Amino acid sequence: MQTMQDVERAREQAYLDTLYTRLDEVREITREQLRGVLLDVGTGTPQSIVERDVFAAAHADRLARLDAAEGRLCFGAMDHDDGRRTYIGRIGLSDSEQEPILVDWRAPVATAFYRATLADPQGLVRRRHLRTRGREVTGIADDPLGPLGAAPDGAVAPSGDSMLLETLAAPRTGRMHDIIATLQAEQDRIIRARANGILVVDGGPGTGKTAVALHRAAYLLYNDRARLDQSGVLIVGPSPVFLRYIDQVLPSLGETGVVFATPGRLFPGVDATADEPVEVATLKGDPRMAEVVAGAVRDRQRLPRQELVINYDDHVLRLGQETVARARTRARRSRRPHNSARRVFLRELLAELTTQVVRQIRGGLLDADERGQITRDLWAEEEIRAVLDGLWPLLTPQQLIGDLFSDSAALARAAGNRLTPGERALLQDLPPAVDLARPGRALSGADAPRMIRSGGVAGPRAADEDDADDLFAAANLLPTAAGAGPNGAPPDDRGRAGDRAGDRAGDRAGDRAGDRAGVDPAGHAGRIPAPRTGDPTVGADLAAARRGAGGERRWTPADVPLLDEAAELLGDPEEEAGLEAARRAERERAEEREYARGVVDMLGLDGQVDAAALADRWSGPRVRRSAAEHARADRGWAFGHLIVDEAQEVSPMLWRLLWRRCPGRTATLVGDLAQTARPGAPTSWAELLAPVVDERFTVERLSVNYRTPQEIMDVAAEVLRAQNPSLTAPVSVRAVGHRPTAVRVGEVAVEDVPGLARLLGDAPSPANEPSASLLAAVAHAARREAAAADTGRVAVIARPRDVLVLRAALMALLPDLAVVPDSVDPASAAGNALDAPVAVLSVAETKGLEFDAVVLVEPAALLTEPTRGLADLYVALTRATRSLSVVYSGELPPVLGGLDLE
Ligand SMILES: Nc1ncnc2c1ncn2[C@@H]1O[C@H](COP(=O)(O)OP(=O)(O)OP(=O)(O)O)[C@@H](O)[C@H]1O
Repeated sequence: MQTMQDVERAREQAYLDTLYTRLDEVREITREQLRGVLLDVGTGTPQSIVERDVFAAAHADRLARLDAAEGRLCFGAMDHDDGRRTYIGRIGLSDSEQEPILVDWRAPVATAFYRATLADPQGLVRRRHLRTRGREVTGIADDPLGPLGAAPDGAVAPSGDSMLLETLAAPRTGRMHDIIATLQAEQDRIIRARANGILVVDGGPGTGKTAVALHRAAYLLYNDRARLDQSGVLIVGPSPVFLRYIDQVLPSLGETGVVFATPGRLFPGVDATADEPVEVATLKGDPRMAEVVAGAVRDRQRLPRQELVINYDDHVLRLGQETVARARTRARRSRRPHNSARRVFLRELLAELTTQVVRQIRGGLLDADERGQITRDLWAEEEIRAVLDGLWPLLTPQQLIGDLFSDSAALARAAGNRLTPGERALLQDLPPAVDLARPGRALSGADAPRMIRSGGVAGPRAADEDDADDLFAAANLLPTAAGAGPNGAPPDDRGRAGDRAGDRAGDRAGDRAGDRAGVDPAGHAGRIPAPRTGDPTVGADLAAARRGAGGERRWTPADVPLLDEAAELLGDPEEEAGLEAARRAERERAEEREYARGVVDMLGLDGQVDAAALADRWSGPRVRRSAAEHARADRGWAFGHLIVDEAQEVSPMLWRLLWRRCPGRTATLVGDLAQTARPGAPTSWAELLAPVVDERFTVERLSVNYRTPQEIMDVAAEVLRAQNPSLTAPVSVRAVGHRPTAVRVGEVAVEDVPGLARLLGDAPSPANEPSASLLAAVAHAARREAAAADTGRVAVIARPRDVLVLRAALMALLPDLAVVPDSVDPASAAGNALDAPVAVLSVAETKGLEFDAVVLVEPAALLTEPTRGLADLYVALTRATRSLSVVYSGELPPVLGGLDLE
C-alpha cells in the first residue's frame, strides 16, 4: 500500500525531474552560446575582440556554476502560509517563462528556510528537507512550523533534525563537504552577517566554525560579486593538510575566486616549511620584532667614523662622516623605503665626489655635460660603487633577515635594548662571539657587493643601472643638489629636531659598526679594503642547520611576517628597477581597463565579468589570469575580504602582515582560544586583536558541537576545566551510545600483532623511541578502529617525536590501511593523511581536521611537551566523530580519570 511518504516522494521526484531538465536545458543553451562566441571570428577590431571575450568569460563562468550544481541541486522547500511553495537549492533557476523555480540558498528569501522555528515561523507553515542521491529523491523530512504544516493524515514524518543527525553520523571521507542543506540558524546568522568590519566567530571544537567561514566566503562572493571577483578573498588556514581538507567546499558551491594560503606561504616566492622550537617561533611573532627589523634596516645605512679616502685616477677624494651623514639624513627624510631612498643617498654622495674631482681639475669650471660625464665615470668605478653600496646597500628582505640572524653583532645593533641577550641568542644562527671577534671585518664594503652577486642577481643589478640613470640626470643639478655650504648644513636639514635626535640615537650602534667599514684595523683613515665576501667557514656547520642542501636559508613560518615587514621597509629592489616601466605599463593598463569597463557596461554584464581580468586578456598574452592568480603572486595585492581559520594561533607579527594583505580590514576570523598551542597565549579576543585593530570587531559565538559525541566531550570537558575552570565546552548535538576507552600498554603482546616481532628484530628499541609493547598496543587499536570505521578515517595522534617511528611501523604492519598510494616515505606521509584509512599525525597536524575514530597515544607525553599540554590534549580528544581509544603506559593522567579501562 502506498504511504503518504511515498506519495510525497513521488511528487518531489516529479519536481526534481523538472529542475534537472531545466538545468540540462540551461547548460546546453550556455554551452551553445559559449561555442558560438568562441567560433565567431568577428571583425577583428579591438572592440569586437573585447566583446567576444566578455561573452566568453560570462558563459564559461556560468557553465562552471551550473556544472557544480549537478550534485544535490535541490535540497529543501518552504511552504508559506499563503499556500506558495519555494524550493531551495545550490543555485537559482528560472523556467523558460523566466518564472523562478529554484532559489539560491544565499538569496534573501532563503533565510527563512534556515531560521524559521515554531516560535518564530517567519511566514512558513512547513520546512521540508529532501534527501537525494544523484537525481533521485531518497527521503523527505519535514519540520511543521504551524498547524497547516502537519502531515494531512497525522502521520509523523522524520524531522529535519534527523537529516542533520544522519549527516553527522556518516563515515568521514577525508574531505569537508558543504553543509547548505542542514545549516543551523546560529550558523546562518553569522554567514549572512554584514561584511564591513571584523567579525570574530568563536566556538569550541566541532561547532562548525570552519564550515561557517567557508560558507560565508561563498555568501559574500554571491552577494558582492562585482567587488570580490576583482579583489578576491584570502583564506588562511593552519597547515597544507588542513587546506586540502577544506579545498572542495567552495568549488562545490560554484565559487573559485578565493586564494588559500598557510602562514608559511604568505610571502610570494617563499615556501616556509622549516621547523623551529616553539619559543623561537613565539619570539619571532612578538610585536617588538617590528622594531628590530626596522633597526636592522637602519643599521644598513651606515656612517664611517673616520674620513674615507679614495684614490680615483690622479685624484684623492674624501668622504667625511658629516658629508655621509648629510646624505643619509636627506635619504631618510625622503620617507621612501630603503631601496628607493638609496637613490637620494647615492645622488648626494656622487654629487659631492664630482665636485671634488671638478675642483681638482686644473683650469676650473666645467659645463653641466662634462660634470655629468665625471659622475658617470665615478659610478662606473667598481671601488667607488663598493664603498657606496657598503654605506647604503641595495637589499632584499631575504638578505636583510638572513644577515640579521647569522650575524650576532648585527642582531645586537638592530635590537638595541628591545631584546634581552637570551632572546637574541634564541634568534641567531651563530654563536655570539664569532663576528665580534674578527677585527676589521669589512661590514660595508664586503657585504654589499656580496649581496649584489648573490641571489636575485637580475633585480638588484638592474636596479643599480637604473640608479645610474638617475644619477646622470642629477649630475646636471649638481651645484644645487649638493647644496652643502661650508658649514655642512644642507638646506632641508633644518627643522624636525626630534627626528634628528631620533636618527642619531638609533644610529649610534650601527655607526660604530660602520666605523669598521672601510677603515683598516689599524684605525687610521686609509685605503678602502678591496671588496671581499666574509669568511665562509666561520660557523658554517651551525649555519648549515638553518640552510638546505643548496646553501639556501630554510625559512620557517614565523620568518614570513619578518620578511614581509622587511619588504615593507626596504621596498622591492626589482620593483624599484622596473618602476618606471611598471608605471608606464600601469597607465596603459588603466586605459585598457577603462575601455573594457565601458564595453562591460554597454553589454549590461556588470557584476558578471571582471573588467580588469578582461583587459588583461585583451592586452597581454591571451591567457586568462583570474584575480586569485594575480593575488597569489603579488605581495601588494589588496584582498577584498580576509578569512583566518585557527585565528587564535596568529601572532602579532602575522596580524601585521595579514592586515597589509587586506587594508580594508573586512575580515572573518574564526577560532577557539582554548585550543591555542602558543605559550603565554592571550585569553581574550580583545587581547589578541587589540594591538592591531583596537576595539573595532564583533564577536559571535557558536555553542553546539556537531562533531564530537557527548561521551567523548564529557572527557574533553574535564581537560578544558583543568586548563581553566571558567571555560565551558560546547554541548554535543548527539551521543553514540559507547564511552571512550583506555588500554594499557602491555596488555597486547608483541606476538599478538602479526609481523611486529619480525619488524623489530632482536635489537632492543632505543630508549627515546616507542617501545615494542607500545607499538603493539597502537597497531592493535588502530586495526580495531579501522575495522569499525568501515570506509571512514582513523587518526593515530602522538607527540611529534614519536610520529615518524609510529608511522613507519604502521605502514609496515597495516599496509592495506596505513599506506597511501604514492607515499612510502613516512616523513612525507602527513600530506597524504587525508587519503589513508589510518594516518599517524601530531596534534598540530590534526588541527581543524576530524576522523571517525582517534587512537590517542601516551597522553601523559603530550602534557610534558613544551607547548600548552592541556590545550593540545583537548584538541586531540575532540577530533573524533564516533570513537576514541587511548593507549598509555604507566598511569593515565588524572585529568583522564573518566575513561573506561579495557
Ligand atoms: N549545520 C551543519 N550541518 C551538517 N554538518 C555540520 C553542521 N555544522 C557543522 N557540521 C559538521 O561538523 C563538523 C565540525 O565542523 P568544523 O570543522 O567547521 O568545526 P570547527 O568549529 O571548525 O572545529 P575545530 O575548532 O575543532 O576545528 C564538520 O564535519 C562539519 O561539516
